[in-house]
Amino acid sequence: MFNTSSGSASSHVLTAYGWDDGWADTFAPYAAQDLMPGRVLRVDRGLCDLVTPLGTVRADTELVTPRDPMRIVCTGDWAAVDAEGDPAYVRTLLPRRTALVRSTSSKRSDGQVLAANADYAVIAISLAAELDLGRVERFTALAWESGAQPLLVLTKADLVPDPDTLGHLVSDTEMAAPGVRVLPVSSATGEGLEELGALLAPGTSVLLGQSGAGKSTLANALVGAAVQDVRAIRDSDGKGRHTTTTRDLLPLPSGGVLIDTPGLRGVGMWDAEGGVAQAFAEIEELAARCRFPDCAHQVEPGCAVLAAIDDGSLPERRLESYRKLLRENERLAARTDARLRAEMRRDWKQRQALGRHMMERKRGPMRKP
Ligand SMILES: Nc1nc2c(ncn2[C@@H]2O[C@H](COP(=O)(O)OP(=O)(O)OP(=O)(O)O)[C@@H](O)[C@H]2O)c(=O)[nH]1
Ligand SMILES: [Zn+2]
Repeated sequence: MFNTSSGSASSHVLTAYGWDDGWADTFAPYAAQDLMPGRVLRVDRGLCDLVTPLGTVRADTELVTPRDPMRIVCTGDWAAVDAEGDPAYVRTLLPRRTALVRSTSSKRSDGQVLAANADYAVIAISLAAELDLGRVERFTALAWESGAQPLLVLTKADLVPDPDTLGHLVSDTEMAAPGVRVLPVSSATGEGLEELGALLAPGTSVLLGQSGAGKSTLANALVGAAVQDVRAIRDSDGKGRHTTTTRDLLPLPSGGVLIDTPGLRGVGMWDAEGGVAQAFAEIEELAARCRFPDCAHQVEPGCAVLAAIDDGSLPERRLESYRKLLRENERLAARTDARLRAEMRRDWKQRQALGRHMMERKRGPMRKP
């Protein structure tokens, strides 16, 4: 039996993979059933690899395969594993603290979970091209929606050698993402990497951003030699040759783990109303002070949003961007089954509450000013 309740989580071999007292508590009933805790490293058709106290275990996911795509096993999930049999079986998934979801491109408006239980959503925005604040906002909304704390990294900072220019790019990005830390980094020169590593320890981070933003290069730089090792092992046992897209979960040398997702080309919103509200927190705060509760911030007298635009404290671009993302979200929501949406909203609220609780237990620098 796997005695996870004796001793603190810090002595547990899964600690390097994000195991903590909270997971130990949630897992306790399963430990009593002789099941083993494990974290999903990657998912294959009907199978997944999990890291467990016995090392990496390949397990069948048949027993936990639901009809709802939102509940399919994904990288970062914590599970109770029955490792006695051959094959091993995933018996239960522990409730997710956070879930990064995107809409699939299929006509049926299904969500797809890209990563579970990330504490930080690291958004890579490349400085190689002109800064696209709309993209910053879209990714930030998606990140907030997941329940994870967003963190914006401006990649390829070596391409902007002038400190003043870089400073302006950072402050423009900060304006587009209130409450989010913005950090310029360069995988080429190593700038910002140590600071980023320190910010991400000891939690779980998921890396997202446009194709070509420099995510893989950044992941390699953060993980260092460890990534090469993992890849080499997978190739030698033949497991590296999956044709399906899988996400990897890798421990960072500075502490914490990193989930690397494949490029998110044209990120679709997925019922991200809450995320949009958080991404535009200053507009929501202003709107609460409009004279009319149903103010559309168009022509209404006593509109605090329009007043802020007039006095220059709110860029008009922000309001347009906010409206655009809300409209997009509404269109998507209209295509989505009402029952599923209600369920997701409930899940989301629970995750938000949990996420807040987790963040409060963390140290200062990631907090909102
Ligand atoms: N100058 C410079 N180029 C970089 C840096 N990081 C990455 N690049 C280059 O940017 C290109 C894209 O980098 P990737 O790491 O493959 O980007 P990605 O986000 O993983 O792309 P996808 O895998 O398509 O999602 C490559 O040609 C890299 O060499 C950097 O810090 N500085
Ligand atoms: Zn108004």
